[in-house]
Amino acid sequence: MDDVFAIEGGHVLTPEFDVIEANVLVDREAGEVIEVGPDVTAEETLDATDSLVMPGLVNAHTHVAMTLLRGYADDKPLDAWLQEDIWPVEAELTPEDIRVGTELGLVEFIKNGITGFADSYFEVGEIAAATEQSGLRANLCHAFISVGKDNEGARADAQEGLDIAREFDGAADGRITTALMPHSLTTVETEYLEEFIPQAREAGVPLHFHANETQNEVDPLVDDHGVRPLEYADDLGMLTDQDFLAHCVHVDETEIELLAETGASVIHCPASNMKLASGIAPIQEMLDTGVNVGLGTDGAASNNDLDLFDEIRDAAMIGKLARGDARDVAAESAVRMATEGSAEAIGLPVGQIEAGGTADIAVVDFDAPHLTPVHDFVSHLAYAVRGSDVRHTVCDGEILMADGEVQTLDEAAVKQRASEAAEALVDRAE
Ligand SMILES: CSC[C@H]1O[C@@H](n2cnc3c(O)ncnc32)[C@H](O)[C@@H]1O
Ligand SMILES: [Zn+2]
Repeated sequence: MDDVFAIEGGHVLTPEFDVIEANVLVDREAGEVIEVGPDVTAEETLDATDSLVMPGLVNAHTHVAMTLLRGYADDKPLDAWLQEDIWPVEAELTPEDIRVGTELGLVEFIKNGITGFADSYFEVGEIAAATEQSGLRANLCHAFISVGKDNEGARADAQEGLDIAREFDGAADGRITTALMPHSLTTVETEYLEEFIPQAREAGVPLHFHANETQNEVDPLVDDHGVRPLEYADDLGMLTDQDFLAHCVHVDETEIELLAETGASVIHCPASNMKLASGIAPIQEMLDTGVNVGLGTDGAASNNDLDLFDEIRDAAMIGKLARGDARDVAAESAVRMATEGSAEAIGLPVGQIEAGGTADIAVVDFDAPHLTPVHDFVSHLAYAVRGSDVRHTVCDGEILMADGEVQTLDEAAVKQRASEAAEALVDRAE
């Protein structure tokens, strides 16, 4: 196998968001783009005729193994959905279920041009092993909860989160990094945050947590602590430029300013927020105030797919509805959120195609009726492209999908095993 290959014959989305006719020369070993230019070539090529070569998308908040619960419980608000359906069935999950559910989600990511993701779930060893095999890049963590547990159980769960963050950081040749995840500001009590956040800081581990997702979560916290949730989080040292907060739907002006001041990122999950009727996040206000915003699908049980192009479109659409202003969350902003915004949020060194940059790339085929004519490539990326338009996916210089064929996982076998595991799981839970 050659050390280099060229993605040839297409257009390239530059860091400035210009679209140029160029080839991209990739160094497999270094996992880097060597050169972007009209004449660069190599013996081995990936054809990009009629296609746009763009940075791989980064899904900055997901629970990838929840593919097994896709379509299991719909049409309920967050609390009822979790308590009546999701948590009871998750109690029956085995490590093997999590492995196969993760593999299914990773196949879906690769097919949709996603090259990096941030995951929070359980059995992180299984998720890390599947991630290593897939060739993708990820930030992983074990989510811990204290409510409903005795002190010993709560501390053990949080300790597991910290141990896992230490164990898997740098795994898969550095493609895996880690975070500490207190599930949310209401499902982990103050004493455990006070004990474990400083330990994460000492270990240099960033925080990833659900925040201000529903009004039902915000109200009791304000009642109990007398401050807004993100002020409470800041008092506990939970907002730094390493940290990323999923959802942030119900945030006020003070909280948006706090996010901008501390440099903590927000991961916007518009499909999940709509499906669970959680609310509309004030994304344009965040962008205007200088908050870094990334995009996430959340789990497949609240989406119900893992196509980040849907999130780009949803973010742009609902962003306009939020203030009744069609200029808000414009196409370029939404695409930047799914690439460099997400990458910055979760600490991945990706998000732009340039010489010397990481070779995390999606090649999108524009030769389709729903993408004709092409007045503006970026407009199509935001409003018309679907994940199924992705033709090739490259991560860290490795070709993970060529002409729609996933190279690192066996798609047919993964689908079969996942269907069987999901059926057995639901039988056990009922
Ligand atoms: C953080 S993984 C652990 C836990 O979180 C649950 N979960 C899935 N989606 C959401 C969401 O939108 N808000 C809060 N919690 C969520 C998941 O089912 C796991 O139990
Ligand atoms: Zn979530």
